[in-house]
Amino acid sequence: MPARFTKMHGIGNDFVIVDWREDAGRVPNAARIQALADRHTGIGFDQLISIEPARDPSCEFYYGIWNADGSPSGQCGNGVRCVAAWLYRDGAIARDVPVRLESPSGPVVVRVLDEGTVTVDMGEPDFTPAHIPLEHAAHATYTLQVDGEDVSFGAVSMGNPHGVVFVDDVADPRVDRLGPLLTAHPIFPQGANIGFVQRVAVDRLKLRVHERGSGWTRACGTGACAAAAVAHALGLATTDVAVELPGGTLTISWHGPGHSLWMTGPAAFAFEGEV
Ligand SMILES: N[C@@H](CCC[C@H](N)C(=O)O)C(=O)O
Repeated sequence: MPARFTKMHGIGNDFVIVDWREDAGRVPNAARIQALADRHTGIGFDQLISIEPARDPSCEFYYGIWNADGSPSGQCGNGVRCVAAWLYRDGAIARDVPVRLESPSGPVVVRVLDEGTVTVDMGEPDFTPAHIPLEHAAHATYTLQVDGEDVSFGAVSMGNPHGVVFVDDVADPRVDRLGPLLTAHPIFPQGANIGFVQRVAVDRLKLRVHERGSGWTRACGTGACAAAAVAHALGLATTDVAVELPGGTLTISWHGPGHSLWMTGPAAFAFEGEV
């Protein structure tokens, strides 16, 4: 049976979006996802995202997230903006109206600002080690021996696990080496998305993210949220921060503990297809 899909991206973090509103609860086969994600012999994407009826009656729709290696995730910041833009184009949601969507890790609230810009209440960053999960007692930062060197990082859950490492230069080859090692480090029992942050100014961060299940991506929305949250918690960033990723810039706003974190950025359509 052919299946229709929409190819979208959020500042270069690319997705295949499938409409399963009539076909909820499907669990896609990991080998099939890997084949479709292949950039030479498949469609090519960082994540597969489904749009389904909400399980939580307080939400309008549910979205499922799978990485290019077929593993599921609890959250996707760039992906949820694309889901909102897709639903808006479909006529299912209106512009400038807050809409609750259900992710695998719980509800978020999206608001379509215009055709290509979406703002999202991503909820409160969660620094509790057991919730990330991270196998360590709670600290502001953690230090690990990785490949013969001490690496310090902050850790937070944005509905998915993140480690955040501050570096002098995101282009340093050390970053390329450490990304995959930290993603798979046993201190993160479910793996983690690892962001490398260069502090350009108190309100501007440069970021590269090695994503769990997808490798280096042009952008990671939850990674930008995690970087801004850790920087803010350590007193290194202001409430409103521009996070520059290889594919573009996201705006993150967080007033600290007890508050939701907001992410604003683009969502773009690439093409429609059928497999
Ligand atoms: N690209 C995403 C994050 C996707 C999921 C992640 N790789 C994980 O396994 O948690 C984003 O924009 O947040």
